[in-house]
Amino acid sequence: MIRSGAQMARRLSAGFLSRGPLFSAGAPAAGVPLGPGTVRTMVALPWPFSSQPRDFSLPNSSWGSEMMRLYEHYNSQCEVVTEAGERQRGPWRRLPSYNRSLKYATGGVYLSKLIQSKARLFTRNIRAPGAAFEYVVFVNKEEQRCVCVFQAGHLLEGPPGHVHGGAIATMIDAVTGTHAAYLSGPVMTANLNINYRSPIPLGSTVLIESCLDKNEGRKTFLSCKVTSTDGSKLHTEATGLFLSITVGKLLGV
Ligand SMILES: CCCCCCCCCC(=O)SCCNC(=O)CCNC(=O)[C@H](O)C(C)(C)COP(=O)(O)OP(=O)(O)OC[C@H]1O[C@@H](n2cnc3c(N)ncnc32)[C@H](O)[C@@H]1OP(=O)(O)O
Repeated sequence: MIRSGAQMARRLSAGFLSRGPLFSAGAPAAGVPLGPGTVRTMVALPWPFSSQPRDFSLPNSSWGSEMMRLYEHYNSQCEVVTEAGERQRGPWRRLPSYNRSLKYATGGVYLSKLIQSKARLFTRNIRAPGAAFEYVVFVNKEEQRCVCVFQAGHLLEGPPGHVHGGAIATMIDAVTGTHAAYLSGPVMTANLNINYRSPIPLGSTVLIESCLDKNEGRKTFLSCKVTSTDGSKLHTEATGLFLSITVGKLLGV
């Protein structure tokens, strides 16, 4: 059995750094090595009791035509077919998205003893499709760039008919935070600086792009733009500073 929070923190940290469990589109790990030669199964319970996380980054019936078009555009570049007919990984990668990332990162009933069992990722906690944050994030490792296709639902209203500034900030934090974690492992937002340039119509689909500006020791600096899908209108621009942390700090161990 897992004996201490520190042990769990080390495992989580390894998961982050390998970018396996958090960012893998495959099934969550079924076993966690506990020491030489021992593996304890954490989620390999017999059906129907096994936990099947829902990947919120996959299309659902609420996605409009523009959301679908852009999803297909980037998703089609996640895999390319060579002249010889072989399938190869393309320049983009879709990041799966769960409402309890840490739980699914280790597949753990054990982790829920350390983290509140009712906790849910803020942007994924409204289950009604299309009501709030519908989004999918793609990363381009070579270009150190990240793109999010975001459809803003009716529960995100701020000014009448338009998206709330806090919801926009939330999405900027989520996208740049995900990008920083992809590049640098476990991080926390230290600073976000946001300029709102033009309002985003409620229900519309926009692009959120995050680019790496620089890495300096524990600091990852990113910049971010929210634009209309054809790029002609700038809605929001931001910069973010993310600091690498140890997972032990998050868990207080
Ligand atoms: C897979 C799912 C992905 C979901 C993505 C969601 C992403 C969401 C991310 C978040 O929302 S995180 C939640 C919001 N952030 C916080 O609550 C963070 C609160 N602040 C802290 O916990 C600490 O201040 C922090 C970890 C950010 C830094 O504390 P540390 O003790 O690790 O660092 P320290 O204060 O020693 O500073 C280290 C360096 O960073 C600099 N620094 C720290 N905070 C800064 C700041 N705010 N602005 C500029 N520089 C800053 C600091 O000056 C120093 O520079 P030097 O090394 O050059 O001297």
